[in-house]
Amino acid sequence: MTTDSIRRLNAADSDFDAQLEQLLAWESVADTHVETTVADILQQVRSRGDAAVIEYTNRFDRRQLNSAGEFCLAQSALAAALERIPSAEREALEAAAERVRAYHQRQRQESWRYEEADGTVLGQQITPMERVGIYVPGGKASYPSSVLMNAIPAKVAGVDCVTMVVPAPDDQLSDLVLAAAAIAGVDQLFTIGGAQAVAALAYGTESVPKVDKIVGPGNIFVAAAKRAVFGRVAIDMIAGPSEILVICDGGTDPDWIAMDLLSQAEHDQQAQSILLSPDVAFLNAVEKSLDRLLDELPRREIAAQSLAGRGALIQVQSIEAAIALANRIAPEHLEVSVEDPEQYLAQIRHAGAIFLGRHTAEALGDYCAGPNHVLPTSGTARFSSPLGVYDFQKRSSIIYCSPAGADSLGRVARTLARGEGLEAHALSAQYRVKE
Ligand SMILES: NC(=O)c1ccc[n+]([C@@H]2O[C@H](COP(=O)([O-])OP(=O)(O)OC[C@H]3O[C@@H](n4cnc5c(N)ncnc54)[C@H](O)[C@@H]3O)[C@@H](O)[C@H]2O)c1
Ligand SMILES: N[C@H](CO)Cc1c[nH]c[nH+]1
Ligand SMILES: [Zn+2]
Repeated sequence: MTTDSIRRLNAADSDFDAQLEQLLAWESVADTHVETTVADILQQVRSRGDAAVIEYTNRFDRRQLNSAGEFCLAQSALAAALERIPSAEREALEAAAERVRAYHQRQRQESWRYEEADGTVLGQQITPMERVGIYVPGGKASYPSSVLMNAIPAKVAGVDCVTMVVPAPDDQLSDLVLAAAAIAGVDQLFTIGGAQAVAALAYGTESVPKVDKIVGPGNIFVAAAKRAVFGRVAIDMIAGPSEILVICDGGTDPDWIAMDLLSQAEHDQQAQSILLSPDVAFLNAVEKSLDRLLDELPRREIAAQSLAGRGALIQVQSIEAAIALANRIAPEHLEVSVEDPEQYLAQIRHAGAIFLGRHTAEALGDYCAGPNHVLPTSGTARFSSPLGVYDFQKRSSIIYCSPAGADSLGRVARTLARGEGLEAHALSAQYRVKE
């Protein structure tokens, strides 16, 4: 990579809005080729079940499966992987799991009710979902951390059965992924991925039970499949490629910021890394650091393509202007690497996760700080939130009318029902009124 391969922009330029629009565009799930491929896969799995899952898995993940039994893993395989991994890795997974669990336990919503003077009781009952499918990506990299981030909130919510799918390209599946599944308490694990795995979870097959909700990140085929099955099952969100937006006042080590940008760039060619700073000398220094540090990375080709295609170093007037721009972009991850970051927190409206201070590397949140790393991307942080326990809990309204309560409510209801021309409603209410 060379110094001119990351875009340099200035927010004061007259054509900045057009440049920004171009920067934020990406090959989305609405791509027609992806949509038709996925529609075909969904239809085949729906009608032919396991046979179609096997066919697509062999084709896309380069496997030689002959029967569904070969993609169903026994619990003993998870436990064995947990025993096999080095103790340092087991301890790290357990430490991360503990922190993720502790954070998510605070998100549990409780049922509530209140009683009125006439004895009428109103409330909301919280119940966990029964069956949830978690998608753990595995095409270009392996993500034990995503196992924890998806499965632990489901378990904290009290989901009865957590079914995990993860692709095993070329028959390879990391022991860490299996060990993480054991630690998180995954109930069933199938080594399948892509749209065929989403279809299996949504429709059910001979081997894969149908679930109520599918959560978890994945590539465009996974995202398009989730979007297509939404309605038949619930989904968490349509997550796109990973993103980071850093705001820096110029006072942080440029190598730290460069590596924070690279940390998301190494996920995917389509990942997005953006730096906003009012300090031009600092932007220059980060550009130099990027060049030098990139060469140290095993995944430098992916990171270089991501930075060249979707990265940007943007000069802004001030930190306040940077925050206004960040709110327009609504990034998945926002790092506020400035002096006294707390003072800006109230101005931040749209970001999946906000990392405050020079020491708070986004990578710490990816693994073990505690909050979830499954976050809204591509501007959807304007209207959606991190994956959490609330994604696995449902609410039912509770209504109990005492005789006195039914009498007073019945008078209101019969009048409104007659206004709507619904006489059966009016009479149903009327029968409870003591005239
Ligand atoms: N937001 C998060 O929390 C988070 C966490 C980890 C990873 N990610 C993102 O998830 C994504 C993971 O993508 P990935 O590709 O590594 O793994 P993946 O598991 O999402 O996709 C792999 C699957 O894609 C399917 N596929 C590949 N090429 C295909 C084709 N031509 N036609 C049909 N299907 C095809 C295959 O079935 C394969 O099993 C990356 O963008 C990464 O940045 C996000
Ligand atoms: N940054 C990713 C979410 O965008 C999560 C992750 C997993 N492993 C490393 N990073
Ligand atoms: Zn990451």
